[in-house]
Amino acid sequence: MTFAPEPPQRHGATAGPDTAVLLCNLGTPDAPTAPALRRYLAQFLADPRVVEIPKLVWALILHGIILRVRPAKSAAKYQTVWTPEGSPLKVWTAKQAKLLQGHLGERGLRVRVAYAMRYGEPAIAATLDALKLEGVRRVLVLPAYPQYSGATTASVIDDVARWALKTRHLPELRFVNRYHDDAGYIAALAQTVREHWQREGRGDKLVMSFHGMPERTLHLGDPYHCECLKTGRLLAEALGLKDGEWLVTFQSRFGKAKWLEPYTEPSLVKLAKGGLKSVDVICPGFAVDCLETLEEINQEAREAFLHAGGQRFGYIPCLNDHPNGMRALAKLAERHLQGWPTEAPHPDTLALQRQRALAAGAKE
Ligand SMILES: C=CC1=C(C)c2cc3[nH]c(cc4nc(cc5[nH]c(cc1n2)c(C)c5CCC(=O)O)C(CCC(=O)O)=C4C)c(C)c3C=C
Ligand SMILES: [Fe+2]
Ligand SMILES: [Fe+2]
Repeated sequence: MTFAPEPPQRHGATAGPDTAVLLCNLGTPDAPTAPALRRYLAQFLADPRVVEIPKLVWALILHGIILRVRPAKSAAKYQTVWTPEGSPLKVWTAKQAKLLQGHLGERGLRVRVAYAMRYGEPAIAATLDALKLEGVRRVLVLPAYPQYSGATTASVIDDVARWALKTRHLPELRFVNRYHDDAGYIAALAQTVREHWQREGRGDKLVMSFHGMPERTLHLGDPYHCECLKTGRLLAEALGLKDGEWLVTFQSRFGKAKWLEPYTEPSLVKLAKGGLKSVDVICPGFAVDCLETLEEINQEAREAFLHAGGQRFGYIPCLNDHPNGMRALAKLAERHLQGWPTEAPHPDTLALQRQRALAAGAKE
């Protein structure tokens, strides 16, 4: 292993914070087009944390079939949710990072908040390099996944570790592994449900749809399934729901293997065929709205439920920029930052640092 020469780290040349929070989400294509989808899916689906089948077999299937067919189909779906600012996942994640910065500042924490994507841009490695150049010495990595899974949380940690392998002067690093049972997160979810009920009325059942995973990952020890069930139970408790008034389901099945059950869309169809007229659906595992919630749930699943005899489908948005959700995220980050020097320095200290930096040749 060789280390590339690194530019010297700045020491007090700027008054910028030397502790950072790096909010990491999954990533999304640059554009809702087949070529952009091919680039995105090629990187995403080549991650052995995401598809756990022998490398050679998977490479043949991925390049021989999937990357020939899926990009155009997925691009058409992305086009239905794309905004003038870009992909919802990226737009919301950028907004969350900005708001988190403000909330942490209000709590008296002097930290820099940045965001990065596991697949696509801004990449985790490039963002960590940029933070180092800004003088950051400590990084709290906050994967935007409430429930831990190998495919998501661990994959973010892999990416940070790959960057660390090539980096000479490492910052101190910490990771948030999960927040599926965090009291603030559960309370914020419950608040969005109550607000939805006030706005649009209350359905006969609350379906909580989480992203799926191959069932074998549960048997191999991945805690994801248990953490989704726990989030579901805590949310139902917070809302005072009785058994039968709520249901946890899993969406976004990929391929032919058995994934975690019950599957979301077939469950909604079964409920409608069984006489349920009105349903509310929330996706508590998604930190922000994205293709999987806006298209797969609010378009496809809605249509399937109504087609099967349902009469009202209420979609409850993800936490996105909800003030309660942002406060919960800030409190979570604050807890994980404990023990690191994050207090705002006294203005005299900043002035002194600036004088010293100027004396040492730094530019204004
Ligand atoms: C192939 C297997 C997949 C696994 C395992 C998987 C796990 C997983 N994914 C999320 C969150 C998101 N996934 C999103 C999109 C998406 N997911 C897969 C496949 C797997 N996901 C694909 C192929 C795609 C791309 C879209 C498509 O072609 O269908 C997204 C949305 C991204 C966006 O741009 O909006 C999110 C978010 C979790 C939480 C998870 C395991 C717990
Ligand atoms: Fe996914
Ligand atoms: Fe999907």
